[in-house]
Amino acid sequence: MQPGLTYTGRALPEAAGHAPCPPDNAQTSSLDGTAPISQAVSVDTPLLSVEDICLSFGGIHALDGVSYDVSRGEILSIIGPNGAGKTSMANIICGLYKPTSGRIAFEGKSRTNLAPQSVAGLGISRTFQNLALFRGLSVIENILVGRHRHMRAGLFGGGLHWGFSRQEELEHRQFVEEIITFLEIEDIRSVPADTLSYGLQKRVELGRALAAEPKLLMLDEPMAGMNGDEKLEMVRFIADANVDLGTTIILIEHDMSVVMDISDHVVVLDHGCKIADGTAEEVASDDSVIKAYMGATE
Ligand SMILES: Nc1ncnc2c1ncn2[C@@H]1O[C@H](COP(=O)(O)OP(=O)(O)OP(=O)(O)O)[C@@H](O)[C@H]1O
Repeated sequence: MQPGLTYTGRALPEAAGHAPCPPDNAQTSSLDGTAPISQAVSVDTPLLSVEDICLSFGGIHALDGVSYDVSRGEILSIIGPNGAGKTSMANIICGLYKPTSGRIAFEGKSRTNLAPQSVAGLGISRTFQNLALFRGLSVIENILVGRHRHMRAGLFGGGLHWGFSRQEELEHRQFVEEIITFLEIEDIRSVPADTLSYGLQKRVELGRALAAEPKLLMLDEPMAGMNGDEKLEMVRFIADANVDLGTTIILIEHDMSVVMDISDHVVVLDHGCKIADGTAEEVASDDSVIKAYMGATE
């Protein structure tokens, strides 16, 4: 970890009216402008390609021409000071926001402007910054909700226990039990999720996202608000999900020691622009990254 990169959480000024982003010279893929996404399909096709994405809210440029690729099997961290555009990027990938311009491709096919349920159907899951569990439902039931894209009859067609066959229900419950074992939460499987500690609730959220068997898992600040031990455990489960389950992961995270530890690839945003794209070591020594973080602590 670079001492100069320690993040203090102080907000930067609004992105409105910031200078245009400099040209993106960090592109390594077919998205360097020489080939459109639709012609880029091959065995080396990235799992996700983000090309020249812009997003404006009135006069605020939340994202300004951001491009990067996510390779299969990697952990990509998206970092940047407050207001850099990280959550906006996650919201675009999962279909909650529509980009003002630019393209998204998943597995080589153009997927810009899909609705969130269609994005989930492709195999993209996410967790949110704030806890988003179903109050009153047990740990098992909350994780079972994550199976909905695999349920033939739909989860809420008639309630959690209706609408799909006994055999299908057994298969889903068995899969959920495997997730519960993987996350070491066997002892609390029947406990109402909202009565658990914050760290355990975040782990259940991870379980619900993993229950979807995602090809791409987006984790938006999964360690925010956790104590040191909870963070260590969460890092271990994220790394295991990547290695043992083969899940490609996009991690949005402020804790630079975690980012340095766990990431194969780091994209740095600042004021809606991509300012660096490379390995953790490369971005940590990048002058523009150091300047952006120094600016955030001044
Ligand atoms: N729904 C919205 N309406 C208006 N402005 C928005 C909206 N969502 C984001 N913004 C603005 O877009 C910019 C980027 O915000 P975003 O939340 O994506 O940044 P971030 O990097 O995730 O920040 P943080 O680390 O604080 O979560 C900010 O200036 C923010 O105020």
